[in-house]
Amino acid sequence: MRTSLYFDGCNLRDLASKYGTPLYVVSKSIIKDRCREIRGGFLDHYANSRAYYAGKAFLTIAMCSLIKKEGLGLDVVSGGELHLALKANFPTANIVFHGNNKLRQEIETAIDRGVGRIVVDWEGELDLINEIAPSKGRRASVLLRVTPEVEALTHKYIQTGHRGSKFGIPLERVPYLVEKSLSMEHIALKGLHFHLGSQIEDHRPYVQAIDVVTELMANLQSDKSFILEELDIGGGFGIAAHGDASSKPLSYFVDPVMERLRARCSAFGLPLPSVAIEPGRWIVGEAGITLYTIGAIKEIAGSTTYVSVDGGMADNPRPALYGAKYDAEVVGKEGLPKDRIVTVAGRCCESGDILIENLPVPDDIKPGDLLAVFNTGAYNYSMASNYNMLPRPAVVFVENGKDFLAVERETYDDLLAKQRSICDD
Ligand SMILES: Cc1ncc(COP(=O)(O)O)c(C=O)c1O
Ligand SMILES: N[C@@H](CCCC[NH3+])C(=O)O
Repeated sequence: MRTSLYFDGCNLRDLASKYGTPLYVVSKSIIKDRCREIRGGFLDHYANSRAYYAGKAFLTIAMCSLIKKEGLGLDVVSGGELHLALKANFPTANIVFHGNNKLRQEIETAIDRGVGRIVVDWEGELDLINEIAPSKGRRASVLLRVTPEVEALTHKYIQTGHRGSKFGIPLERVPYLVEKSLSMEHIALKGLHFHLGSQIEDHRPYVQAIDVVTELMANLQSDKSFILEELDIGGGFGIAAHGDASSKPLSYFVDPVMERLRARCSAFGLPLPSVAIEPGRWIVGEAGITLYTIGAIKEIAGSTTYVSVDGGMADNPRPALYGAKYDAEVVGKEGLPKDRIVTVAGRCCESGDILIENLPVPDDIKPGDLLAVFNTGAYNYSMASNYNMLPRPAVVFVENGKDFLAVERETYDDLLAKQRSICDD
């Protein structure tokens, strides 16, 4: 499916002519394959398990509908994501609501609309939920997010499970908060949650976290008589960073976790909880390509050759933020020898707006060529900005040779839509 000219049966040159560039192209077939793998390898395999797609990776109304159709739940992290899910008629019972500082109004909407699980991140949130729930005539089902003190090997900015993380409840506070939750009339405490971070390529930190959490579960059972029904192990499953390396299957991540959980529960005499996962990037990362048109090509003798494209850090801030690596091909020239090493630069007014360093390209690369950057499905569109007043690109879904416009390209007027003049001139 991954050639530089065709993607999910669609000719990339045709897509660029039809929709312009930069353009996010998202393969429905890849997303469906990943969802199928989640159903076959996890949901159908482990009793009572649940899978929530982490919408922060890439969320549009079309994506939400696709996830619904594929039978997954949805992880939202803000009122905005929840609003989108509601607009897409996503079943609210299958939504899990996250956030380290949820706003009162967001919690009100979540409870009012019957969001399935609220993942509590701090004590004050419990009080707020317990106060709001009766006014909505509901009892809120919650999980407590625990910081398991496991440091996963990934970029520092996307680690979340280490001690000192801004996310989650420090381990030593969990027993107190469990007791408090159990005493609250309008709270139904279902279990615990942890999330170690993102783009984690090793399953061992997950297994380590299971050791920590099962010990906690054993203590909670003996000291607080709390029997945990659900354990949500978050997401973070990494994809191949770039190149032709293929990503690890879901089983690589979940099977060792499930095996360890079983062993530890049986050793501690604990009933096996139902387990939930929240993958984002693993579902959508490789399903996305960004198409750019090449413009300026600047060869600096003895230094660098810059190939500039018509997008950059505004549509993909990840290289600038995390030093993320991407791979790309000049569309239609994939068969040619790649004798030139170039740096792909964006067009933002920042020296750090570099998308790819040391990319081998064919010698005859020229302005007007199309560049396809691979694996941009996750955290590109969702993190895009209008820096330098650049309109966000369109998003096109493709499947078996058919294309569907999911998000229109922004116009210059869209960028001004909320602005007001405050002077007479
Ligand atoms: C609570 C939670 N769940 C799931 C995810 C999804 O992460 P990823 O896209 O790496 O799978 C995130 C993001 O890191 C998260 O914060
Ligand atoms: N935005 C990050 C992932 C963060 C995941 C959410 N906690 C990235 O692009 O890799």
